[in-house]
Amino acid sequence: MAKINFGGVEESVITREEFPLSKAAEILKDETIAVIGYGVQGPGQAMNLRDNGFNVIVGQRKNSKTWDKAVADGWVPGKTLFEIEEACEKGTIIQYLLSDAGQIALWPTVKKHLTPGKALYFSHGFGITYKEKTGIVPPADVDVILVAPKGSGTSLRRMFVAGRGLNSSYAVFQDATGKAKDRVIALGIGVGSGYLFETDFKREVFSDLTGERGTLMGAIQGIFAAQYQVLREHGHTPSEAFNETIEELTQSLMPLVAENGMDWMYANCSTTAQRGALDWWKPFRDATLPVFEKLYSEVANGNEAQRSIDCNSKPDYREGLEKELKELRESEMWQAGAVVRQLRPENNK
Ligand SMILES: NC(=O)c1ccc[n+]([C@@H]2O[C@H](COP(=O)([O-])OP(=O)(O)OC[C@H]3O[C@@H](n4cnc5c(N)ncnc54)[C@H](O)[C@@H]3O)[C@@H](O)[C@H]2O)c1
Ligand SMILES: CC(C)(O)[C@@H](O)C(=O)O
Ligand SMILES: [Mg+2]
Ligand SMILES: [Mg+2]
Repeated sequence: MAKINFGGVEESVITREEFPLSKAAEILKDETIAVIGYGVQGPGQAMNLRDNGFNVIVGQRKNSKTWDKAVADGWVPGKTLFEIEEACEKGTIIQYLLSDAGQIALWPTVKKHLTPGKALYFSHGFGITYKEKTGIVPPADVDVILVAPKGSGTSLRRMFVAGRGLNSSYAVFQDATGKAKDRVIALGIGVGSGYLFETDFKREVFSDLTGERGTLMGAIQGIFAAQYQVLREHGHTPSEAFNETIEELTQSLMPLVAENGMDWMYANCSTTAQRGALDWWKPFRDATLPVFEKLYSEVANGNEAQRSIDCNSKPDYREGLEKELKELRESEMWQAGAVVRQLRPENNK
């Protein structure tokens, strides 16, 4: 395990150099990895494991769109694709990749097949950390482990195919066999992680829920909407407002941040822009800090988990989500965005 200094704090990290795929293959050579659920993470992790040469099967509800998607992705009914219960029975490692609410509903089925020595794998600390709400309490004689890719399952797959790797965190909650750590790291490498950093189930779920509600998804849409509104109210056109709020960020500036950090992106803008950005980032930080504090406390006290369970356990939760996504899609800002995307020369041949 490499010790790496992150801005003055030393952390343990597993790299592909010290833990190559051949080592992962040796550790998992006698295992059957059952990936349960074929939504977003399921396909990414299952296909990466398969392409890396592991023995993988998929468990998914028959007569569902995602069953058909699994077939289209090359999983063969009766050979590598099964009903959820049958896959749980066959798997020695059960990768529990149903939605977090779906995991509650299917828990009695999965638990039945957690015989001694098996491993139960999550990609989120949710089910275990909020066990009073989820009822997910694994038997003592199985390993309970986590690999949480830090990004969408879609990116996990795309980056793997492109020869890159998304970073993941990993954790061991319960080591019943003495092999849990080897198993979890081997699986983390197997699903295509670029490198793995250590966490525990609680820290994973608290940081993940905060991140996706905050800068990764919730806060960013909020700040986009606020700036777009101000520009529009002051007479700017939709194309100008969209370009100045989002298109320039995703197409020009964020790739520079990803490549070499914020100061480097700033350094590649005008001194006028640098002066303004250096003056204004602190007021934005100060304005949003109380919202982030409130968000973290709602995550830590379990309210966010409860809300997610309540909403996503409804039989018509998909329809409700689709309605809210449609509202976003049909807002003037994102309608302008659709037109701007079409005008990118690469989309407009
Ligand atoms: N989406 C991501 O990219 C991502 C990233 C990191 C971690 N995670 C975690 O990975 C896990 C899986 O997330 P996801 O986004 O891939 O899930 P998802 O919402 O796409 O759902 C996965 C599957 O669960 C099935 N499902 C839902 N409820 C069910 C029920 N009651 N019975 C049977 N099947 C049911 C769906 O049909 C789908 O095939 C979660 O713990 C999530 O927090 C997801
Ligand atoms: C992709 C994310 C946002 O990182 C993940 O946490 C999720 O829940 O989908
Ligand atoms: Mg998440
Ligand atoms: Mg996440």
